[in-house]
Amino acid sequence: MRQDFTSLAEFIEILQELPSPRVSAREAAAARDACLTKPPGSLGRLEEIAAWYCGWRGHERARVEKPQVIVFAGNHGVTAQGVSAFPAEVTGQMVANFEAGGAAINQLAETFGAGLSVHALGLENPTRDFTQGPAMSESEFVDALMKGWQAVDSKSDLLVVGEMGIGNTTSAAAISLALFGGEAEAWTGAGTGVAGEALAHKATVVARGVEVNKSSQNNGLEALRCLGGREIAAMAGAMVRARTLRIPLILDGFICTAAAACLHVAQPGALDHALAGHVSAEAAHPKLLKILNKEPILSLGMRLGEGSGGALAMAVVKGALACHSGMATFAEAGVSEA
Ligand SMILES: Cc1cc2ncn([C@H]3O[C@H](COP(=O)(O)O)[C@@H](O)[C@H]3O)c2cc1C
Ligand SMILES: O=C(O)c1cccnc1
Repeated sequence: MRQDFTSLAEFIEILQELPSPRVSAREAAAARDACLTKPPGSLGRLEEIAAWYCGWRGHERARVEKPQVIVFAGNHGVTAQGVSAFPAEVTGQMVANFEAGGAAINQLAETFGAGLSVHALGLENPTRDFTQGPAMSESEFVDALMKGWQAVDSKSDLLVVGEMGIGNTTSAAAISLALFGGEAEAWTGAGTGVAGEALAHKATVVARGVEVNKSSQNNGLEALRCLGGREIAAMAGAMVRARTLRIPLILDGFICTAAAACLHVAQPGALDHALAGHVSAEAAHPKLLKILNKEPILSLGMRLGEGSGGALAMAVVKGALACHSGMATFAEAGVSEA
């Protein structure tokens, strides 16, 4: 299996050779669960999450000890079309806020003991407005994938990738339309708070982007290149790197899931190492999760991004593994079985 890539062709090769979980570790974890001091099934989905995690880590009694959150930021040429409630300079301003520790994701990463790194990807050089042509050239696209790939700490044992990029719910909607069809309106949501006529206009921009970039239709990596942004491509690069390292991944909201959807279309099963952290309030997120066959862990009406919903779900996964690996068995505790 390749451990690095320098071209799109090599990235595709990696996608075609993704590792699988260790079935023996997953089965041993399920067998251990059956001996723990609780009524069978009483930890609900935590039991399933623990066995899944143990399978990916290759250890029947794994724990989450070094979670990582990575936030990627990028600017979008499509903001020229007036698709966000906020101006494009907010992307860079929020990067400064992340660096100063003042954003929501700073608080959540700290609360749940995750390392946080922030990668601003050429903010002074926005992607091309995708209603005029592809957002990125192939070399820009490969560069962004690589930035994501390189940002993953090989020593981490749980990953959340998040994003900051004014205009990126328009990108995520266009990617979804290109990959899964239907009406642009059904994939287009409020983002930072677009409503009424502005929302209808946003949907026409989404439709035009897909019309102009015909090669993106039903093509995961072309959709990511033509309609994505640097931060969306970097999230995808990080997701694939995590898979090659057998690091379980938690998806965040609509934009993060759109990045995942590109990989899913490019290589079915590419997201087997991922759980959906939450379902966001962005209108089309539930539909995208259904297509990926991912049941969200949390549903809190959040619509922030930054990896925030994923970071909250980290606490659930950590809790699942703390119970699984820390609990006594009936025999150890001298508790009578049913
Ligand atoms: C202050 C602020 C902080 C944010 N943190 C995440 N987003 C979120 O909103 C943006 C997407 O929405 P749209 O497509 O409508 O521009 C992304 O940057 C996303 O991460 C933010 C947005 C704002 C304004
Ligand atoms: O679903 C998300 O992550 C989201 C929704 C709106 C704005 N930013 C992010």
